[in-house]
Amino acid sequence: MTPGHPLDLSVYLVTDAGLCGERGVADVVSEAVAGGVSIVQLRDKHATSEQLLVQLAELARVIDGRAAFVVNDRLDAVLAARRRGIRVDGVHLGQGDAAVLEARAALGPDAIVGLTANTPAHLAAVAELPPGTVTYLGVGVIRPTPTKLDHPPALGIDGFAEIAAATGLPCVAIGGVGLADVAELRRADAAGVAVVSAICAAPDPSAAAREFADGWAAAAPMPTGGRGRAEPVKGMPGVPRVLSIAGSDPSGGAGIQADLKSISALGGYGMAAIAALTAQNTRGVRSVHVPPAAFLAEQLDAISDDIDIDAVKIGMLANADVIDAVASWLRRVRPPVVVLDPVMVATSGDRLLDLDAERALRSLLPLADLVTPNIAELAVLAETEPATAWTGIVAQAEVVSAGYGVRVLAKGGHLDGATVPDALVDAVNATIVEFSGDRIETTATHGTGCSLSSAIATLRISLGGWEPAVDEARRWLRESLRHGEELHVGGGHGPVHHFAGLWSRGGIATAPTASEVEAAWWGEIAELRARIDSLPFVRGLADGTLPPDVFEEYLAQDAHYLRSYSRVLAEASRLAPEAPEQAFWAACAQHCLDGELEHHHDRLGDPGVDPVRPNAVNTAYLDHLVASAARGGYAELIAAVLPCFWIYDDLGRRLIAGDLGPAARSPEHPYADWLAMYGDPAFEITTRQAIDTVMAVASRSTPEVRGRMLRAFRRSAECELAFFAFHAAPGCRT
Ligand SMILES: Nc1ncnc2c1ncn2[C@@H]1O[C@H](COP(=O)(O)OP(=O)(O)OP(=O)(O)O)[C@@H](O)[C@H]1O
Ligand SMILES: Cc1ncc(CO)c(N)n1
Ligand SMILES: [Mg+2]
Repeated sequence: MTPGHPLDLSVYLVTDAGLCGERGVADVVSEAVAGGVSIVQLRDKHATSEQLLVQLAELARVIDGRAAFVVNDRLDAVLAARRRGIRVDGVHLGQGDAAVLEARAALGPDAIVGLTANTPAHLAAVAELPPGTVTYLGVGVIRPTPTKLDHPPALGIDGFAEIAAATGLPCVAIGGVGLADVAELRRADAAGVAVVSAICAAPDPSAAAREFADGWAAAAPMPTGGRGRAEPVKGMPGVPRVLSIAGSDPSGGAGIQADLKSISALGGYGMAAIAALTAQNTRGVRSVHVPPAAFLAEQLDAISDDIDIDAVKIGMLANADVIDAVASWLRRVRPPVVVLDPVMVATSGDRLLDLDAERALRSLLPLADLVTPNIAELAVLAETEPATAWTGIVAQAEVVSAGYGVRVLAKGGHLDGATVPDALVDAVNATIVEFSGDRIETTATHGTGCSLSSAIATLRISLGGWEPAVDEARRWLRESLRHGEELHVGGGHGPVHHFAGLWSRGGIATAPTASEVEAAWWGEIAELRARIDSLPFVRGLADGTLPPDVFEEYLAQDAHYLRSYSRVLAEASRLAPEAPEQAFWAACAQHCLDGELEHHHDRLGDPGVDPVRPNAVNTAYLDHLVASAARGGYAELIAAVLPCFWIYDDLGRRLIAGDLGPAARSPEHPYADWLAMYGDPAFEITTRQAIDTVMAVASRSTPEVRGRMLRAFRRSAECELAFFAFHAAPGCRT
């Protein structure tokens, strides 16, 4: 948790090394945080102090400020970690663990101290504590759970609601909470849901976490100002009014445009006086136009004559006249916070400042509270050559800080190591605070410097100190860097995604990737698949005991199905927007007739005309497919046809591999041809292509269309189950 940042308990991950398995806890946590976990609790009952410290360092590094981080039970480990500069936000204590008063005293007022409480007696004891001792309560278990064997009797959601109503503290529901409980728990006033196995044991922890985060967001109370709405924090200043004096970047990633986005993303009111116009994009700067300095002075006066300005961020000032105009306005108006980003060279390498302007810029330094040069700019200010090692950079920052009496944030973004350090250097007070993090692999670095400096200016007002402001600005920028490429802006260095965190937390989810949709959909029909596996029909197929008459009735129904299914695939081909997809579905339609249907005829004899009356399940399935095309068009139709590929391919391959019984591996198996057809690698390739085609469409679709696609997909999977089930038991004849 960062100072001044409200604690988000919504999706609370408790780690379990056993369930994380060979992937390791750090990998699972990293993915889970990427998926939307808001707080992580390291729970390891067996680690020694030394092992715990190693784990804390590793987890703090992968969490990277994106989620709050607490440790179960071990106050000693939290204290040891903090002494080494490892970012751990607090502890979670059980009723039997060290006293909460001791933890609060040791960790200070800003730390998180969580407490397990699940009886009226516990609540009464908590009520006796001084206010501010306990940050939240962990209340459970909700349902019986195997991940904590010694748990108390399950409370159920009603029991949870009773406890939550009886305390003023935020309550996290813990113990056996499933995705299906999230909405109801949120309505029961839960501050969050704690999850162990549903994320740690998930094949894709990121997708699992996203499901919980989406489920939580979707259950948000209506915005009527009622319960659960964030109240303004008492004692917090109002919305910071932040002015950017900088150049325009029409491509929106740097300069004024980046400043306004950053200020807004961090909760400020943004204003902008345009000091220069550039013609640039993500690849480079083409030209610069500088309006008369007198006109900039008019803009500045118009603002300060009317508006109380809390903070100013200064960016690209193109020449000495412009710099002088800004200097004289600053001397007159004296805004409380001035952050100067001494823009001289863009990320693209283009110079943005003429030479005598560099000299004039020095005259601005004493008027600033913080200056944020990159490596090249720092060397210009220090009047020396750019340093190549981090220690040299910090030394130059000390020279500049001492020489001009200004704080310097030296930025290591242009170093080429695996980590990117920054240092806040204050020679006047003789302090150096270093910040570090792993380099984020991305091309989206356009405007990082502009975004960082305006974020710091805004946060300096709301958080009240330079160190927390830099810390929080960096955390936000790193999240924005991670998501920049999702914006698909330009072919050069694209912009960062200024609103990545805000949109995903506010429920305006960024689009899921194709593989995330795939994992989610496959998971969505997991239960249906398990039921198919245990059907007498499928078990009889596996061990070869399925009576031939039952199998042949199934084939006759399936032959009828395939004739219509082929037409449905042809309809998908007709509706396909691009030629490759058109060709793919057409090929599938054809294969249905000359591959699968041929097989059926080989066994049953080609009847020439279709003699079979479709059973009710068959009719319902085909009606659903036709209706999907008619109602939802291409997207919904291809989602509806997918289970017929996916479920058969999966089943065929597992049968052939002997996963459902060894008999299916035998060439003597009575239905070996059928098994070979669906276990065939060629069918696997076709199925993969079908999945990829559908997932590409789903991930590009709006959430609304994606939702309809999923429903069509699920309905087809249900029909597949029913189709097999119809032929399950003797006596169930058409
Ligand atoms: N790939 C990256 N991964 C993590 N952090 C980065 C990365 N690139 C830049 N940063 C961070 O972005 C901030 C800006 O750093 P940088 O040194 O790139 O500034 P700059 O050159 O002034 O940027 P600009 O080109 O926008 O003017 C720093 O906090 C730096 O650590
Ligand atoms: C207008 C403007 N200011 C600053 C930068 C630094 O990246 C840029 N590229 N453009
Ligand atoms: Mg810069």
